[in-house]
Amino acid sequence: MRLLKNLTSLRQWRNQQTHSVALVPTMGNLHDGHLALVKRAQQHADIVVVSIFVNPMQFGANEDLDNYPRTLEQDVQALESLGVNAVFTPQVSDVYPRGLDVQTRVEVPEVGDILCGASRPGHFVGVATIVCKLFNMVQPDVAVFGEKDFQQLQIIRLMTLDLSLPVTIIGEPTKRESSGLALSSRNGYLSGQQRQQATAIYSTLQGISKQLSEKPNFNQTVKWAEQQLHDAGLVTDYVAIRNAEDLQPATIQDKQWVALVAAKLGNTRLIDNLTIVNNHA
Ligand SMILES: Nc1ncnc2c1ncn2[C@@H]1O[C@H](COP(=O)(O)OP(=O)(O)OP(=O)(O)O)[C@@H](O)[C@H]1O
Ligand SMILES: CC(C)(CO)[C@@H](O)C(=O)[O-]
Ligand code: BAL
Repeated sequence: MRLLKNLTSLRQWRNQQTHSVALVPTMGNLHDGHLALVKRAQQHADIVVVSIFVNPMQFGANEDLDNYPRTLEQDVQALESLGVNAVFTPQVSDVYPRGLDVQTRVEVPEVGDILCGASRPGHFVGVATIVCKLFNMVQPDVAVFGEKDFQQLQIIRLMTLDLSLPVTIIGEPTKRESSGLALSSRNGYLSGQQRQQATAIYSTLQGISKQLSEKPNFNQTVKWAEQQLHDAGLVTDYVAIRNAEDLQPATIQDKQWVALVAAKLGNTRLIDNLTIVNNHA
């Protein structure tokens, strides 16, 4: 496995590749969710590159950029044993040579401004910009992202379409603990008790799915879900039921809905979602 620590070495390596290339962008601290993305990438291309970069542009001023878990040595070992071909670990100065303030930005309007985009202003501009740059740096044929970050995946699909980027985007289903809790690097911030409380997120999503398949009343179900999360000791950022295709408010005509939750336990903000087929349409 090649360790590519800067853009120059990445470009040299990339120029030598003659087979299809898949990219799995990550911020490191890898868990089985990330490894599932790698395995999916291996099914779609001959060569797999994983990028590990904690992107300062997508963190708000009061967020966890400094504390974000960095476990490069273990990450590299895990990727090596999966047979990954290359790991790209650029420095901030390599990615943003002119500094963040004057960096050219990529913005996906509307879908980038709602839900997590409303709670984390500027977040999706940071995500779209770094993903666009990673595509230009790595020049992959295919890139794999997790459905756990459902809104992020939609935004990346739209950016790729709008900018005519020659990359096929693949979404991988969310990997969960046996408790239902979605795997996330930020779960490492949770105490034992908080980890138990956090299981309310998935059980609430399942409850939403059950209610909607019986009798779709979006407002009533959202209120019920907010109460469930509150009772478990979580502070809800949002609970939303949306059209799974465009993330607009759900209607009874939609083919598929997605229920999305963002909630805090102490300082830790967790997100999760569940898609629900509309059996009433
Ligand atoms: N449980 C999961 N199942 C499938 N994919 C996942 C899971 N968690 C993260 N991913 C995907 O892995 C990629 C890299 O995500 P990232 O490195 O931010 O990990 P994370 O665990 O989501 O961390 P965070 O705590 O920042 O949310 C993204 O495409 C993300 O959607
Ligand atoms: C896609 C990504 C690697 C861009 O920094 C990040 O947002 C993430 O880890 O989901
Ligand atoms: N997985 C999403 C990256 C972030 O929260 O910044």
